[in-house]
Amino acid sequence: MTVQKTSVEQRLSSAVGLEQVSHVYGANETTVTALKNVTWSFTPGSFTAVMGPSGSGKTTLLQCVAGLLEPTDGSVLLGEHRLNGMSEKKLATIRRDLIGFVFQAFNLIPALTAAENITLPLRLAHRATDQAWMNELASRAGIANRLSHRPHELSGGQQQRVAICRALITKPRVLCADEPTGALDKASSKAVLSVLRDAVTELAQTVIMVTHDPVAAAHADQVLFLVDGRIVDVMTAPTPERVAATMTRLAGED
Ligand SMILES: Nc1ncnc2c1ncn2[C@@H]1O[C@H](COP(=O)(O)OP(=O)(O)OP(=O)(O)O)[C@@H](O)[C@H]1O
Repeated sequence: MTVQKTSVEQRLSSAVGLEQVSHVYGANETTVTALKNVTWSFTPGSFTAVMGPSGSGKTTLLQCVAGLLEPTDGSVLLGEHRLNGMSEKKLATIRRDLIGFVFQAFNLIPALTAAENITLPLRLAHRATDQAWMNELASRAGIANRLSHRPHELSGGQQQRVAICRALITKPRVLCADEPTGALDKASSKAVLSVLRDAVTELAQTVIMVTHDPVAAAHADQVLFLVDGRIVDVMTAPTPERVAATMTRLAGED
C-alpha cells in the first residue's frame, strides 16, 4: 500500500510538505534510489516518527526535510519556502532560522560548556541570547544545574538534552532528530523523548524523528513506515506493540 496526502488544504497547513520527492545517490551504473515519489505533509505542532528497515531511506528523507540534501526530483516546502533551486546562501539562512537538527552522536563541542554549546547557533548568527528562553529550555530539559559543565562531564542523556536545547534555542519551526535515542540507555531515552514530546505539546514545535525503536516511536503522534524509499504505512496513536507488529510484518514482506 502506498499512502499519500495530496490535497491543497493539507499542503497549506503544513510545516513541511514533500511533493513527489525522489532521491538518487550516485551516477551512471552505481546509482541507489533512496526515496521514490514521497508525498507527505507534516502538520504544524505534530510529532512524527519515521521507521523502516535499514536502508529504507529514513535519513535521506530527514535530510531532504532539513535542506541538507537537495532531492533529485520533487519539491520540499518549508511553510511558504520552496527549498528546491534555492541559492546555498538563502538555504543556509533558512536552515539556521527554521530548522533544528539533533543527531544520534550529540555533536557537542567538547571545549565549550553546556550553556555555550546551547547558545552557539545564536552566536554564529550574531544574535543575542534570550536568557529567559535559555533558562526555560534548560529547566524543561532538566539540565539547569549542568549548564557550566563540559560535555565529558555529562551523561549521554544529559548531552542529548543539551543538543536538543541547542536545536531549540533559535525557536526553529521544525526539529529534525535522527535516532536521538540510538546511543542511550532506557532511562536516558525516556528523558530525551519527554523533552521532545514537551517541545511539541507545550512549545508547539513540529518534530520529525527517525528511530529504530518501537518504544521511542510510540511517543509520537503518528508513525510513517518506509520501505524501499516509499511510505508504505502510517499509524496514528501508536503503541510499542502495534509499531513492533507492523515492523515485523513489513520485514516479512520485504
Ligand atoms: N551518500 C550516499 N551515497 C550512496 N548511497 C547512499 C548514500 N547515503 C545513503 N545511501 C543509500 O541510500 C539508501 C537509503 O539510505 P538511508 O541512510 O536514507 O537509509 P536509512 O533508512 O536511514 O538506513 P539506516 O536505518 O541503516 O540508517 C541505502 O541503500 C543507502 O545505502
